[in-house]
Amino acid sequence: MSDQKHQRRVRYKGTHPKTFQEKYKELQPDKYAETVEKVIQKGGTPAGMHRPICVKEIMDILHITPGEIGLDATLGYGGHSLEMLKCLEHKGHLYALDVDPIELPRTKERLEQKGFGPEIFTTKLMNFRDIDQVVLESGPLDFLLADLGVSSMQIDNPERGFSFKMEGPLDLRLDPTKGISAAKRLETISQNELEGMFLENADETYSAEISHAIVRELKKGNDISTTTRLQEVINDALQFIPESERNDAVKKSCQRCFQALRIDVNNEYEALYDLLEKIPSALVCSGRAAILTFHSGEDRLVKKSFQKFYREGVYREIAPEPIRPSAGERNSNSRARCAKLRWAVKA
Ligand SMILES: C[S@@+](CC[C@H](N)C(=O)[O-])C[C@H]1O[C@@H](n2cnc3c(N)ncnc32)[C@H](O)[C@@H]1O
Repeated sequence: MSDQKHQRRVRYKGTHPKTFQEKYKELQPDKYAETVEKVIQKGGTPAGMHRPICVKEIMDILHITPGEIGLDATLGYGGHSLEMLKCLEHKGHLYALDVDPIELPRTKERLEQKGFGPEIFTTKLMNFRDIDQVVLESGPLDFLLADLGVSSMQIDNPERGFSFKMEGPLDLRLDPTKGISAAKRLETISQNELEGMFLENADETYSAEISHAIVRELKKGNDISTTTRLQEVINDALQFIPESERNDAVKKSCQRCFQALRIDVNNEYEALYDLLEKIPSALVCSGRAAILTFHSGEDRLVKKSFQKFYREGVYREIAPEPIRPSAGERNSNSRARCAKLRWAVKA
């Protein structure tokens, strides 16, 4: 008999990736194009990627011609930037902003490898509410896009804490080096204020029950510092819902409460308000702006601002109604389902 110990084979996880890190094929889109294509065909977004939404609609609105100067206020994975850069045909300049210090350098490098270096493309780690500072360098803009919210890379990375579906720290910051995490925010906020936050930022149906449950847990000395812990507390708070409806209700409440917290810790409404106020003076005459929103609170702000400046004669034309992604895009990309696109042209 051999004295060699029998070694159990390590289970191969590659074909059934379970965690973000294990999705190694999707994370290297250039090397594993076939895997990435399969995920897209099934209506998903490959890990580490973001599929740009309403690309054709946005390009039709922005109507970019070579030699123009423009701004992508929300670079993300760079899908929209790439299309804009193609329209410029290496003449003019595209500036792009993002507040995310983790993803921005990756996107910059990816676009540089595609042939868009500093002569045509400048990225800045900057909040779009400071667009006036960009214009000091770029000069007035011919076109501008803001594709609001979070990217798929941010949502899919459990360490960022954006999704209740994966265990991770309850952070939710677009820039984890600034401000306070969502977990810390929960520790500092009163029940009343939390209830208001859930209502105002996400129209949460059970804002009173959930905010009570969160504050009660914290007062008992039980921390709520991970995504799944917050999900548990929400689940416990909604035990009064009939069992047949509970799972669905908990999922929707989790989605809304995470959204509300994200908007809060990133001051998203304040940043959007500042951007909207500054767009008119950032554009040249006949300059075009397009804004893609993902929930009613954001869309309301954009609509009100565009209408106000239109009435004042600052904008020559604005979108009469929001544009929705085509049925085909909504079916093939679940993240496109609630998108609304509005545009304005400066007088
Ligand atoms: C929906 S993604 C953009 C996706 C991008 N259009 C693409 O094609 O990949 C939104 C991005 O905007 C960034 N962002 C959100 N709020 C911002 C702000 N106030 N200033 C700058 N960037 C912001 C997020 O970090 C995220 O990367």
